[in-house]
Amino acid sequence: MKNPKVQVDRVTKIYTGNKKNAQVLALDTTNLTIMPNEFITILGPSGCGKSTLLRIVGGLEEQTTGHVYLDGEETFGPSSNRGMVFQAYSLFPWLTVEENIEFGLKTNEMTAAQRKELVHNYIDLVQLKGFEKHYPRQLSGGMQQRVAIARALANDPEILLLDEPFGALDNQTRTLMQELLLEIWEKSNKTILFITHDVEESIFLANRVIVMTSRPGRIKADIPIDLEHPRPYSIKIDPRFLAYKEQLTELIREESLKAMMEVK
Ligand SMILES: Nc1ncnc2c1ncn2[C@@H]1O[C@H](COP(=O)(O)OP(=O)(O)OP(=O)(O)O)[C@@H](O)[C@H]1O
Repeated sequence: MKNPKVQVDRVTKIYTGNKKNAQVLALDTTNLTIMPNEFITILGPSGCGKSTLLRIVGGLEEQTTGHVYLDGEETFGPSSNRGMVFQAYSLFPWLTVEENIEFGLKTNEMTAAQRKELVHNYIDLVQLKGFEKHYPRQLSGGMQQRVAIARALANDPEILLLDEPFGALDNQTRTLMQELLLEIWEKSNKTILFITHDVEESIFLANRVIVMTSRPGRIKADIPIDLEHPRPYSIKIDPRFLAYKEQLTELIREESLKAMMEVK
């Protein structure tokens, strides 16, 4: 039996607002165990605390109570063993594609030649050969996110944390990016935690979909996705895929309705 890669243990988060005594319970008691090489997607309505949970696992946000363990060790703050990719393109605009990917490697004990080889392997992996010397402004949104994924992977993190990384892309590009990420995961066997509010995306990518309740976020359902790999895009019309879609759409609809009633 393998040991968990990540354990989220009774984590809660309360934000303190600007107004005196204003507090927001963003995340209610949450437990989550992620095994090595899992691809987990977190699905939930807007504002349910998905990003909060991911940022706590990434060490960018401090939980109010509870603990996060990586390979059995409690984590405090960010570190290169957790790679992150966000929805907003977060590349350094003054660096080229290869410089962006190389950036985090500078402190590693590697020769310049080893760094160059590594960077070029990741450029190949995300299919950006020929764009090494381009600056972010010369790239489409999808290409920029591929650089961000390569940059996160180049540090060889223990877990890759992605916060709606394809949310700003058009549908066609988004579909292609999903296929590319799945292909990378199938090859690299990384552990991935991926946030989305798109039901189809959550099923296509995951081996487990975690559904969150509307605020305060809690885990409402944990659904294993029993679909084979390699997983072709045509699986999206497979009856088994459609059955998952129906089940998850229903679960998420209940939560979105609750969230809407609360806003009224
Ligand atoms: N820094 C903060 N200060 C105060 N409240 C916050 C802060 N960050 C988030 N919140 C609140 O906590 C709740 C959860 O936010 P979070 O961004 O985690 O949700 P989400 O599920 O990722 O939403 P979305 O899908 O819209 O990005 C929201 O009500 C949000 O307004």
